[in-house]
Amino acid sequence: MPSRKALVRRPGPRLAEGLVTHLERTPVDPALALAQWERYVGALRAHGWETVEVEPADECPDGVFVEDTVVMFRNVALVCRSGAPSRRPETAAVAKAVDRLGCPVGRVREPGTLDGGDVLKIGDTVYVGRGGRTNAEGVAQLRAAFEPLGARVVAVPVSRVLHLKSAVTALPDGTVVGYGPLVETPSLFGRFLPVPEEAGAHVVLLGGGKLLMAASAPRSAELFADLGYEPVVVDIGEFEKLEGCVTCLSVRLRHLGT
Ligand SMILES: NC(=O)NCCC[C@H](N)C(=O)O
Repeated sequence: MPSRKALVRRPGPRLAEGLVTHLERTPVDPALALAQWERYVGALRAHGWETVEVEPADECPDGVFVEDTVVMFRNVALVCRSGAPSRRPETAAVAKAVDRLGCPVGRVREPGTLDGGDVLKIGDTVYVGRGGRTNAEGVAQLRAAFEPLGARVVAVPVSRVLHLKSAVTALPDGTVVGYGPLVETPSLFGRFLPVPEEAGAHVVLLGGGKLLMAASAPRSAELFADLGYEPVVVDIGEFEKLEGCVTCLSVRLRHLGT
């Protein structure tokens, strides 16, 4: 029976100072961000996910984007080393959390850099974005960590967006979804479905055909509903101002105890 736990991390007091790379900075409302985060966590719980809060990293503005700190393959954790130095102190408590959950833990080592947002898993295929946050050495270390476990690692050039998963994610049937103008190499993916909005490229699979999505992508939600899926919509507008999306606010752990 797959486990249904998800790591999350509460937004810290310096959230508004979070990094922005491909967007112009606009002011973030911390109280609204906290309320949005609570509703996001509530949506995970309402759909059967037990959320595990990682200890806060209050000195790190981007700590809430917990997805970037660790990559799971089956029950094995690879703790990341971000291409953004300000994000590196986020990982210590995450490593502790996955260790406490019984996962074998590896680490990306210098000079490698890897952000979890650059890693998209579809079955045993692990796509990894080589871009601003993940370098060639990080890709090589990801291969070394997961290929012996049966992963097929496919590297994807990323330059138009922050992370691979800012451009593409996948539906439960493995179809890759992305906003055309931001996807450099759709031919690398087996099946590619273009969506009408940038945020429509971001889905978190909640199980049973349910897709957690941002409220900023209503036409993509309609498209997915028309394909027989059930969008579960949350407003994450304050996190979108910092280039965050629904995927980056949690790490789902589906293979604990295996
Ligand atoms: N996986 C993600 O989509 N992470 C978003 C990270 C946003 C944060 N402001 C950053 O630039 O690192």
